[in-house]
Amino acid sequence: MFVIEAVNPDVDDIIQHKINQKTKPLGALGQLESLALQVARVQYNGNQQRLSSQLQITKPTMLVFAADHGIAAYGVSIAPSEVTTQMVHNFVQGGAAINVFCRQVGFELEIIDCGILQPLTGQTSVIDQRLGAGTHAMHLCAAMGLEKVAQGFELARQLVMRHVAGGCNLIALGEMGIGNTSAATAVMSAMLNIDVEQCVGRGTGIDDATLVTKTQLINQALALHQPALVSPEAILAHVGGFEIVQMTGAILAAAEQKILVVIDGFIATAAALVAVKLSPQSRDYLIFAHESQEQGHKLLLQQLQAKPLLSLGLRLGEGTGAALALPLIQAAVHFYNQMASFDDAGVHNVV
Ligand SMILES: Cc1cc2ncn([C@H]3O[C@H](COP(=O)(O)O)[C@@H](O)[C@H]3O)c2cc1C
Ligand SMILES: O=C(O)c1cccnc1
Repeated sequence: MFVIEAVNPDVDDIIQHKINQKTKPLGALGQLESLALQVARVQYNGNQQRLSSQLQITKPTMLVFAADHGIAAYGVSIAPSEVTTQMVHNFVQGGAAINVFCRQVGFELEIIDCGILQPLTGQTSVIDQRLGAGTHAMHLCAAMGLEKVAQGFELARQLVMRHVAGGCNLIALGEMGIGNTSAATAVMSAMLNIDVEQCVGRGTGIDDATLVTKTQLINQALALHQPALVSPEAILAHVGGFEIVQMTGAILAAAEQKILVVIDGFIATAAALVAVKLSPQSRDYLIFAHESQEQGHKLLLQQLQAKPLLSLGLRLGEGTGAALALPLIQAAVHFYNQMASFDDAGVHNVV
C-alpha cells in the first residue's frame, strides 16, 4: 500500500568526508555527527547535484494523535478515559506541556482526534480523523476491526501529504490516550514475541497493585487473540489503538514522502516498530528523540537499533521528548552547513 524506498547511499562517503573535514577532532561532535549524516542522507538521497545546497528543516510539525482505549475502564492507569478529552481541550487552549515546548522550539502543533470518547464540541482546531469512540476492551474482544487499520493508515497518509505539500520536511509524532501504554505494551509483546512482564511499565505512574492488574489484562488479551495475531496489521487491530494505527500510518507516509520523522516515547516507538516491520526501508527516516522512563522502552529501542538523543526520565508522552530534540536536530544541520573545514580555516596538522 505504501511505496517506500530506502535512502540512496551513493553520496554517503562524500557526506561523511565533509563531516570529517570540519574543524574539530574526528568524531568529536559525537551523536550529532551521526544525526547530521542521517539528515544529509535523507535530504540529498544520493543526488550529487543536491550536495551544494544546504541542509534545512522547514515547517517542522508536531502531530499529536489522540484516542481512547476500552481497557482503561478496567483499572490500568492513574486516570479515567475522560482525561483524554480534557487534555485534548487543554491542548486546544495551549496549556499542556506539549504546547509550551512546541512554542519554545518552533514546532507547529496539530492535534488529531483519532477516536477519543467524547469529541470536543463546537468549532475547534482539532482535526477529525475519528475511527470510533474509543477502542473495545482488548482483553474481551478485538480492539477494532481490520478495516479500521486500513482506514487509519489512509487518513494519516492524507494528513502527512497535506503537510508535505505545504512545505513541511520534518514531522514529529506524539500521542494522548489514557490506557495507551497498555496497548503499546501488547503490541510490543506480540510483535517481538517477548513476555509481557519484560515490556510492561508503570505508564503515568501506577502503583504495584495496578501494575499487577495491567500485566494480567494484557496477558489475557494476548492469550485471547493469539491465533489471530498473524501480521502487524492484525496485531494493531486486536490489541492496538486508533492513535497507534494512525502514528504507524504517519511514519509510513513520511517515509514514502522521504521526510524525517521524530519519534517520541514508548507509544510512538511501538508504532515505529510496526512501521519498520511493515517496511524495513522506513527505518532510514526515523530519528529517536529520547528514552523514556517506561520500563519496556529501552528494550524496544534496542530492537530497532535506535540510539535516542536524550534520556531525561520523561514519562509523559504527548510528543514532549520529540519537541525537546528539535534544537539538537537543528544543531546537527547548522554545524554541517556552517562549520569551516580545515582547508577553509587554514587549520592543519591535526592527526
Ligand atoms: C493528566 C495527564 C496528561 C497526560 N499527557 C500525556 N499522558 C500520557 O499518559 C497516557 C498513558 O499512560 P497510561 O497508559 O498509564 O494511561 C497517555 O495519555 C500519554 O500520552 C498523560 C496522562 C495524564 C493522566
Ligand atoms: O514513553 C512514553 O511515551 C510515555 C510514558 C508514560 C506515559 N505516557 C507516555
